[in-house]
Amino acid sequence: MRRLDYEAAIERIVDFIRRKVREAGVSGVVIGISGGVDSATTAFLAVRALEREKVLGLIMPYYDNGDLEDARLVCETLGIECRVISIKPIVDSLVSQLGFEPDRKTLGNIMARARMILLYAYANSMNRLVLGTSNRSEFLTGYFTKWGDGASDYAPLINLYKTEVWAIADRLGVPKRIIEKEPTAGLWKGQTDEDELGINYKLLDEILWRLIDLKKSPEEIAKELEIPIEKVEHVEKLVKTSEHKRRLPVGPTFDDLIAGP
Ligand SMILES: Nc1ncnc2c1ncn2[C@@H]1O[C@H](COP(=O)(O)OP(=O)(O)OC[C@H]2O[C@@H]([n+]3cccc(C(=O)O)c3)[C@H](O)[C@@H]2O)[C@@H](O)[C@H]1O
Ligand SMILES: Nc1ncnc2c1ncn2[C@@H]1O[C@H](COP(=O)(O)OP(=O)(O)OP(=O)(O)O)[C@@H](O)[C@H]1O
Ligand SMILES: [Mg+2]
Repeated sequence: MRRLDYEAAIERIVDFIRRKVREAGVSGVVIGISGGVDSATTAFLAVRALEREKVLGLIMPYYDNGDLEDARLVCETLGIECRVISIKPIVDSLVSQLGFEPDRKTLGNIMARARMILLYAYANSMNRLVLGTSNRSEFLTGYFTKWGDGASDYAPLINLYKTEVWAIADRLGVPKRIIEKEPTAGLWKGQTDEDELGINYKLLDEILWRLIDLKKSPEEIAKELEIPIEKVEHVEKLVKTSEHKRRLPVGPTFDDLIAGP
């Protein structure tokens, strides 16, 4: 894996958050706190960059499980203000009006988008920015809900692979319990990132780094990592099919149809 200077990376992200808040002329940031490592790390970085009064955590459970406790632990460790808003009545009410029974992925995406609506309601009314929590592994594989958890004003971790987020979390003092938790989107019971992605993060990151950053061929990567080429092709497919999630919507252009003023 690439060798990153973690301390320097932390400083760069902290400077970035501080500068973006200053440039936007806002009074702080809002972050969705799930109890997972990505949102915890983002919150720890935000507190380093700003005064803790300028960081608001929104805990937005759908299910009643242990994640709520972990999310509270993040807020308490940092001493930031946290609000708990259940998205269950919001999501259930929305679903009751759909006119069909959504499958679990569709339902999960509704949850992610409901959280986005709440984060922006707070950002609007408090004159704050929404900090996203996406990392490079999720971003490149499209492992996020388009316009849901993928939507934010700035995403401090977007250029760090998941394995690098873990390393940084440890240096920042994120509670061990949260770092050691199995990554999950928490959209349905028993869901885990690695099951759904079909590969573990350590290998995924090794492949992505070679494929995207070093622009190596799948054959070269399979040989170097001593893995079946199908594994690399699987990752390559995830990247290709999610291209639409990494850009704003596009439409046809008309430059060649313009005869003159
Ligand atoms: N080629 C294309 N060009 C332009 N747009 C295209 C398209 N193909 C699909 N689309 C659009 O994209 C939609 C599908 O994208 P989307 O709605 O995002 O849905 P989708 O990618 O199917 O599902 C989201 C995935 O992200 C995972 N997730 C979600 C939230 C959080 C986390 C986490 O890590 O915490 C993970 C979730 O478990 C699931 O596997 C389609 O319904 C269509 O509207
Ligand atoms: N219950 C929740 N309350 C508030 N925000 C949430 C909740 N669930 C998800 N989110 C938001 O969606 C983001 C995406 O979830 P994701 O699972 O990728 O990150 P994570 O939970 O922080 O870390 P991990 O991937 O290790 O579980 C979270 O970081 C958080 O900002
Ligand atoms: Mg999670």
